[in-house]
Amino acid sequence: MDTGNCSKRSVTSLPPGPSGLPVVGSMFEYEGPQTNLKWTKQYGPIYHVRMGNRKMVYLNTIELVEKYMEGRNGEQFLDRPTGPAAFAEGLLFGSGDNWRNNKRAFMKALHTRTLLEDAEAAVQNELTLVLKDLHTKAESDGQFKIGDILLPACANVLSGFLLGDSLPENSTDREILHAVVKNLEGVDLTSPLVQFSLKHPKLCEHLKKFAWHDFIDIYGTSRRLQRLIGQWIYQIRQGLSDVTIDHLTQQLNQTTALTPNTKKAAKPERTGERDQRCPLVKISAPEIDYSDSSSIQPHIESSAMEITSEACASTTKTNGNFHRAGHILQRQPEVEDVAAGEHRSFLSTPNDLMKKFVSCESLLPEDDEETVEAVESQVQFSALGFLPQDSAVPRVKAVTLPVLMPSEGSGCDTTQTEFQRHLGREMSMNVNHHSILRRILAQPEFAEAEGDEELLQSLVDMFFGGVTTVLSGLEFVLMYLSKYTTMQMLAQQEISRVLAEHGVVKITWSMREKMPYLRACIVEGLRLGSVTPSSLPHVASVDAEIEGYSIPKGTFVLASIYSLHQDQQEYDDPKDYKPQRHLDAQGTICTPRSYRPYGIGARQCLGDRLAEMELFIFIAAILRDFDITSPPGNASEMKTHMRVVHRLQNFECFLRKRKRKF
Ligand code: HEM
Repeated sequence: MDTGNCSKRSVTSLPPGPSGLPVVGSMFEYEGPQTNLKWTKQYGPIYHVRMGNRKMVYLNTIELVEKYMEGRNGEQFLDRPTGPAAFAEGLLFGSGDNWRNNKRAFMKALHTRTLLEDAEAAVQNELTLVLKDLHTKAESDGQFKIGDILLPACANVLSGFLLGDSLPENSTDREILHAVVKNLEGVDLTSPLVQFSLKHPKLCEHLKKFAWHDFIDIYGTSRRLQRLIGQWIYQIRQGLSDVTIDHLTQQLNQTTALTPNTKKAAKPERTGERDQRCPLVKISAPEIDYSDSSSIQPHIESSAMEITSEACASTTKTNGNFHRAGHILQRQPEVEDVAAGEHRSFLSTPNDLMKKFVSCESLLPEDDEETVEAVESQVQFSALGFLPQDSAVPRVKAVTLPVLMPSEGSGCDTTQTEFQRHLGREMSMNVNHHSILRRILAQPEFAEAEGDEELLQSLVDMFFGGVTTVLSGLEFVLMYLSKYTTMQMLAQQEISRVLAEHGVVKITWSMREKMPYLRACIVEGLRLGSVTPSSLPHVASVDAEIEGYSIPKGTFVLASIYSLHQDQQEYDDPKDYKPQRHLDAQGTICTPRSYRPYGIGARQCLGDRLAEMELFIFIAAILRDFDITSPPGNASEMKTHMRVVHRLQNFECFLRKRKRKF
């Protein structure tokens, strides 16, 4: 390995590098990731820079990075400096045992069979809203900043992923979260003034009066996020004690004898007479295998169709009202728009069906109280059978449960077990029983309230690390595709072909293997964009040595991801956008070992899989629905800046609705 002029020497001083100015060092010389390339040319693949009083050593080849930041050598460089506005060590900026405990607990919580499903549910939920907004923008025919729509969506995906369900639209929690990420987006961590304000928060409190508030809001942002997450934790901990799975099972066994028109009844009488139950329950198919989603699917579809007419026929009093409600349900735009084959994808999970009901509710005529009341009582009735009356769970969420509930006398003894096996997760998800956050809370590291500071900081870190990164990745990929329209067209053709093969319109994570070209476009966008141009700082926890240079304890050691991604030995014309370079002769995706957007070794990104899924599903769905263009100019002329992450400075685009050819 050629590591420049520095190998095989006796341990000497720090590696060479720019000498910088007194006090500030090279702070004002750094102009973004291309400065790393400039310094590499000048000083070799290992160089040393002083930023203020911090000594930073950059490793600029994959060989050096693998040798010193992974495996045994890497253990000397696992610590981090104190984080900006941190109130505990947490995940991003934790060191030593605290970080180890936090990371182990989070990894265990994320190591679940349903991780991908949970993540996908969160992404798909947000995608629906994103597309709605983008369609509106496309109709207005103007140029707009797509990041304004994608930023809150990225935050919502993360909250949905943690909570097991989206924060309701227009809810206060959602508003707070959006305000927090908007603030975060504006923070410029590279600014010396921000660095100063982080070091001297009290002093800056006074300087605030002189319009310094922009620089120091990161503390307030962090505190607001902390409070919001603290509430979620509180709610879940409360819920754990009074809503247990056993309790739900009991409720399941004692179904109520209410008629759909019993909304005003204070407490349901439990008679165990299943025949009198809500007609929705009767829509059943005991023969179906609940563990096999493909056999459930047609059942869900037919249930969805029958559901309203069955419900309508239930009582004479409310017959007309339900009938009208049924029409409204069936007239939902999604259902009407799609052809028969595509319908399947729309209702592919019980969760989809649930959403259908939720959106049905929002379509109910506000001025027709009787209809609204009839539908609500139906929905409420369905919920009452399964959830404790005082449950904080919104009633509409339980509405899917009866739909798949086999009826009495079906001859299927295992019905209930099967029901729970398949829908247990769905049901649990609604009360957050299996949400990732609930799993995190169940880890012994966080079981006691004393662990709450580390827990809270780690959760705050997920948002600090997992929102603007994904947003920036999305923007880079969309920017390149808007400039290279032939590549955009190739990706769109691939998407159309795969959807046509599946006979569906919905993009799912399971389709990724069949869309290697699109994935190559994403990989190439992340390579060139280098959202995090260097790893976060790894700190030497002992006096160490790298290729003959001494690295005193406390020195920051960073992998220059940007340099790895621009390595001329790995990539010909490294500055060019060439997705095909990541495809082998068989057209399969293959990335070189220097492709490391998510960092290195034990400190590697915790959210890489969620990020990959978000990028794939969001971009595929956007390209499915729209042609995207941006104002004239080369991709290389697009201005970027370093804030919390490396980001396009002002990416605006036009969308034109595509005609579906599948
Ligand atoms: C395109 C999107 C993303 C990119 C490019 C990215 C990149 C990175 C990088 C380079 C690191 C530092 C690795 C190192 O120091 O060696 C990191 C750490 C981290 N990321 Fe991400 N990330 C992304 C998305 C996410 C998401 C979605 C989450 C949350 C779900 C997340 C959570 C974290 C956390 C908690 C750490 C700290 C890990 C540790 O220090 O042990 N990231 N990420």
